Amino acid sequence: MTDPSPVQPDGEITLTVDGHVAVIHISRPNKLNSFTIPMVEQLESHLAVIDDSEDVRAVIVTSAGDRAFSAGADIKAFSQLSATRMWSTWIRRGHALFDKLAGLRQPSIAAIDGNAFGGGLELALACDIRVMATDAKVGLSELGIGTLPGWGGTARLQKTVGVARAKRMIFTSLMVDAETALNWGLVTDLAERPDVVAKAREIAEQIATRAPIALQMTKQIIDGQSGEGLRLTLEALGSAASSATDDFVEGVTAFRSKRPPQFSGSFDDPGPRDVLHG
Ligand SMILES: CCCCCCCCCCCCC/C=C/C(=O)SCCNC(=O)CCNC(=O)[C@H](O)C(C)(C)COP(=O)(O)OP(=O)(O)OC[C@H]1O[C@@H](n2cnc3c(N)ncnc32)[C@H](O)[C@@H]1OP(=O)(O)O
Repeated sequence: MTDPSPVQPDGEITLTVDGHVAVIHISRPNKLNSFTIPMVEQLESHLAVIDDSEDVRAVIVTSAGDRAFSAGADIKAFSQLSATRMWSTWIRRGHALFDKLAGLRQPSIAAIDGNAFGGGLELALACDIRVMATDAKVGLSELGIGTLPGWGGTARLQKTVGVARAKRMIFTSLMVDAETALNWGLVTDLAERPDVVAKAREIAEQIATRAPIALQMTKQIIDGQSGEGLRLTLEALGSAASSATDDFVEGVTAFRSKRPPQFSGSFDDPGPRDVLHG
């Protein structure tokens, strides 16, 4: 957790880029970092900036305060809307927003440095990798208030932990602790709460040393369907082999020179190259 900036009543989501790592910071700590529409709008614009960036190679999502990563959508806000307004402003928009996060070229890491409820866990599920505080709990609590995980979390949870565990969590609004989350594959890493962001940063920096184009292709393949994954793999290998990206040349050259590679992320299409003897 980082110290919260002066509290904005409608909350605030900021974006900072440090080298190849972008950090999205959610701050509405007095309301457990629950999402308002202005925060949704800010996140939409931040994701557009990240998607356009050739410098950003990894994204961290973290939060302010010390009580929760996020308590999800602002219940008081959306419950005052008509059903149609609720659909357009909250469900459809929030779903598209988290699809955008999940679909970023660059891998994302959720630094779950507090409890995550409902849309808060859906946000973390839209990230590729999740680091969780050892004393936190997470759950999709929406059915407990008469709605449903409407921001993509229903499908993502099932893909992540399997059908039976997803049903157990969603149908009973089960909040799982860190050990269970790790055992179920909901998160990949645990850390003491003060160290969660540092752990996420460590992973982000490792990702940032990879060849960006190869990495982005790999992310697309993993996120595709199995058959689609195979097609994408062959396509990616084909394009990498026939017109080796500068990074592929650099990767092989660095290996042969016994030095760390310096990947540029550029895609130069010079036609076939003899990367092994050149
Ligand atoms: C099938 C048809 C459906 C139709 C309806 C469609 C609805 C459209 C939905 C659109 C979005 C869909 C996807 C996302 C959904 C969600 O995220 S729903 C919300 C899920 N979140 C929760 O269920 C958590 C709610 N909060 C709590 O249960 C408790 O606050 C807590 C987390 C257990 C903490 O309790 P406690 O320690 O006692 O602290 P509190 O006093 O309760 O909270 C401190 C202050 O924070 C405010 N707050 C907490 N959570 C929220 C929230 N989600 N929204 C708004 N405000 C929240 C809380 O009110 C306190 O504020 P003050 O009273 O002003 O101090």
